[in-house]
Amino acid sequence: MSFKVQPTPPARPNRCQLFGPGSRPAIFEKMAGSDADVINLDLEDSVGPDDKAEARKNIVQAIGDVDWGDKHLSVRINGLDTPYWYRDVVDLLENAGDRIDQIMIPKVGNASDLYAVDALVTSIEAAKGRTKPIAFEVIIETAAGLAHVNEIAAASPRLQAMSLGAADYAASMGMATTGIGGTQENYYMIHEGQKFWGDPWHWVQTAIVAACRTRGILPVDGPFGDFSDDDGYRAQALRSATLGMVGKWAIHPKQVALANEVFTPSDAAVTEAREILDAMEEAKRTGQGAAVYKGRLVDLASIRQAEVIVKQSEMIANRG
Ligand SMILES: CC(C)(COP(=O)(O)OP(=O)(O)OC[C@H]1O[C@@H](n2cnc3c(N)ncnc32)[C@H](O)[C@@H]1OP(=O)(O)O)[C@@H](O)C(=O)NCCC(=O)NCCSC(=O)C[C@H](O)C(=O)O
Ligand SMILES: [Mg+2]
Repeated sequence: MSFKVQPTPPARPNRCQLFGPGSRPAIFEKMAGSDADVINLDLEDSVGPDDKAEARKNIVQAIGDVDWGDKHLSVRINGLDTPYWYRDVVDLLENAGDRIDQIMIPKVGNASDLYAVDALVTSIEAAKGRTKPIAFEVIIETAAGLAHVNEIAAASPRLQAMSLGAADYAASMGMATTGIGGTQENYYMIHEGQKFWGDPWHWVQTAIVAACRTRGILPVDGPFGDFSDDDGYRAQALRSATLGMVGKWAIHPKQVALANEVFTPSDAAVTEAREILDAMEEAKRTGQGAAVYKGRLVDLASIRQAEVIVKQSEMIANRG
């Protein structure tokens, strides 16, 4: 226990982040019309080297031209190990209108990476008189990112969200897989001749959640590559939600509804949470610190658990 109160993350829904390549402007309106809470226009890995300049122009134009409604509008820049990232930031912040909310920084390896981008962003904001501060989201997707996840979470007051990038993470860790998230066929144990699959993403996800919760940042699960596998996506998202993540990426529009379904507390869950709060209210009235709800113990910690669900559902409802 610490005497420091755990900070609350930004009060905005982040159930689904829909990605689309900056080199494919024909889908921007469709992204804007989707049910995703966050839009990630991409300048990084879904855009080939020869298309980077054109993709920047497309995105700058679309930030002003497209009606993004109340979506959190984010642009993923290129990694700091490339010759592209500074130009991404400069072109975006010198030329795009105020509608842009966030820059997503991939392959972050330590706190200095954020310091570098923060310095550039701060300088351009001042030079151009931009009054709306740009938020950051980072992707933990390298061995260094995992090793330094806590210092990264503390590195910039701009940081609002942190995602797991399962594909680059697997590559950086030398994992023997080409799958992007989900069950890994060879990650199993055998008991009495039967296979039991483990979850190779569990450790890094838990590290991300802990770093984020300590600093008041939104922890988000990244891509699930096989967009023909709805059950696989749902299973991965349910595990992420159970661990404390607030949302997941969609790399195809059909994944948006799946993410929203999993990361929106169900009516049954909200009803149960409210009943637990009522049971504890009653317990307090009679001087008890604990109560029995449907045959199980509930206590002061149960209040905090139930409040997570009720607050999440109220925040989503208030968004309209
Ligand atoms: C994956 C795709 C290339 C598929 O595109 P497409 O072949 O056009 O799919 P469909 O024909 O099934 O499309 C059906 C309709 O939906 C529209 N569409 C397609 N994609 C999108 C989208 N992203 N947003 C909105 N609408 C979309 C099509 O135009 C069709 O519309 P209509 O004709 O009117 O019916 C494509 O989905 C795509 O490019 N996805 C995003 C890829 C991406 O951004 N990848 C980067 C993120 S993942 C990553 O980087 C890894 C991570 O960093 C890590 O390390 O883990
Ligand atoms: Mg990646």
